[in-house]
Amino acid sequence: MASSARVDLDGNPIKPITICMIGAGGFIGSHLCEKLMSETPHKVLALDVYNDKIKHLLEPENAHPWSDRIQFHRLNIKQDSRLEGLIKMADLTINLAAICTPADYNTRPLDTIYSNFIDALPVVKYCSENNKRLIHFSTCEVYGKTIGSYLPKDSPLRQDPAYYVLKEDESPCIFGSIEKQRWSYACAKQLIERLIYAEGAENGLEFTIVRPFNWIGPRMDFIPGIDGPSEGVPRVLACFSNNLLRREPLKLVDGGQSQRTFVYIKDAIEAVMLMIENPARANGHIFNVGNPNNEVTVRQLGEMMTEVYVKVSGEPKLETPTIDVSSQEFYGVGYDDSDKRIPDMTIINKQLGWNPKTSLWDLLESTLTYQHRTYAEADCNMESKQSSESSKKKEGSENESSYSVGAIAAGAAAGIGLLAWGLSALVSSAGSESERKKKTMKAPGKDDIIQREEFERDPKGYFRDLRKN
Ligand SMILES: NC(=O)c1ccc[n+]([C@@H]2O[C@H](COP(=O)([O-])OP(=O)(O)OC[C@H]3O[C@@H](n4cnc5c(N)ncnc54)[C@H](O)[C@@H]3O)[C@@H](O)[C@H]2O)c1
Ligand SMILES: O=c1ccn([C@@H]2O[C@H](COP(=O)(O)OP(=O)(O)O[C@H]3OC[C@](O)(CO)[C@H]3O)[C@@H](O)[C@H]2O)c(=O)[nH]1
Repeated sequence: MASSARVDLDGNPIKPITICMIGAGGFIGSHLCEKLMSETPHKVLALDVYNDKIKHLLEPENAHPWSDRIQFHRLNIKQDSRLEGLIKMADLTINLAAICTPADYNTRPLDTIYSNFIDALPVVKYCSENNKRLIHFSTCEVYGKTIGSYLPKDSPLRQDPAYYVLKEDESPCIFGSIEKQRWSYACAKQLIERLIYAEGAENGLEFTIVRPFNWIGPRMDFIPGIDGPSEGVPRVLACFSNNLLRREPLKLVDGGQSQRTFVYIKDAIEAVMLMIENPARANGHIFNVGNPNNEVTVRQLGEMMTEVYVKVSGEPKLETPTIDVSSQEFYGVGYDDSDKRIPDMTIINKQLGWNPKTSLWDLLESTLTYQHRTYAEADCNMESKQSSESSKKKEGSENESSYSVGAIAAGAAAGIGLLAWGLSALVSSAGSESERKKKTMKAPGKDDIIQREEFERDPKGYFRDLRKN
């Protein structure tokens, strides 16, 4: 639905542009591509190592009206001479490429630092040298821990927002010691932010830096053993979804006391669209993008996801819905955590007039409906167990329509994933309690160990290569 009458926030007509999107095949990239294709006339050069999550936008047999506006280039920005040419062909580059799952920060710190700093260097350089605008994805993790977390536990100052609200132009970046390798990611992101800022100051690079605060929604990460490696540890939304789908207790790391604010991916994508289409208001700025009204402890998140999942799946709650695990046991040595993340919204409000809309309950309902349908269906595909009753229930869901195309693609991928991994661990919504109990993970065999070694060399790549074959 590309309209020629579209105007920016200042009432000027928006000219169609070409965007070089690096990391377009990931969670945020897939939603951004979807939005750009369905609602704007812009062109996208989509760069990634993988394209599973945007396949539904690329397949010519779907004869989309946007087929000539999106082009996928399979490349690794670490080593590809095509990168500069593609940046030159575009008006704007958006860099999303990164290793950004906390389980990797302390276990693969070198890959994490290279991915988030070294690999981003040529992107910044080519944009600067060719006078191309850059929107770079950083993270809320650059703030690290709050000042308040260093106060005595009973200090009344801990309740004062000045000690915990995170402001782009004022808050310090507070990381743990070097042996707490968790901070390898935040530190690399901070340094690339400083480099981009300096390119702006010294060489006139037109840039915008985005600091996402826990954006969540459909297609985030993977379900271990289904469309990702069994030993992989995704971000919390996918970890808890996995537990719910398997009818296992949710694991609360160090008691689930850390606090997060979660924003719905669709709300957050609106903010990115405003940045893309209002360069005069976005250039030179760093933007927090989050929802300060959706704050919960991780324990509360787990409890809410459990309630929502009961509603969307029709399955009863477990007797023991959560269990506590230590961070050392869950993530290994060197893990540390951000205590609390509330974004200050002054700058994004003033520059772009953006506000998040969706409540945590609503976004979880829509996301878990997607997870349940996508992955329960994957299980049914393999075991041919889908009951007509559960099909009817799925067809009736209002939330599904907006994700129908992506869900079908993801569902198919999940089905292939199940076959590839030889696991039947997921609980079908159609299965009886006794059937559920039978469907447990098999113990790792020789093949699993070889798979694990390959996975450890390149966790995301391993599974996805397997799917390609
Ligand atoms: N999702 C969030 O809430 C969140 C929060 C903070 C920061 N971020 C940042 O936003 C960006 C996107 O995050 P996401 O959640 O979509 O992650 P994601 O892992 O789903 O997407 C990243 C994509 O980049 C690709 N990629 C990685 N290295 C590459 C390389 N060398 N060459 C080509 N492609 C490569 C991956 O294949 C993947 O598809 C990241 O920079 C991340 O640090 C996201
Ligand atoms: O099974 C689990 C998994 C995680 N936790 C705890 O949940 C908190 C949030 O974890 P997660 O979503 O994995 O990641 P973070 O919020 O810590 O970090 C991300 O924030 C932004 C980004 O930059 C990119 O998305 C990334 O670094 C945390 O406290 C875990 O310990 C759990 O209890 N159980």
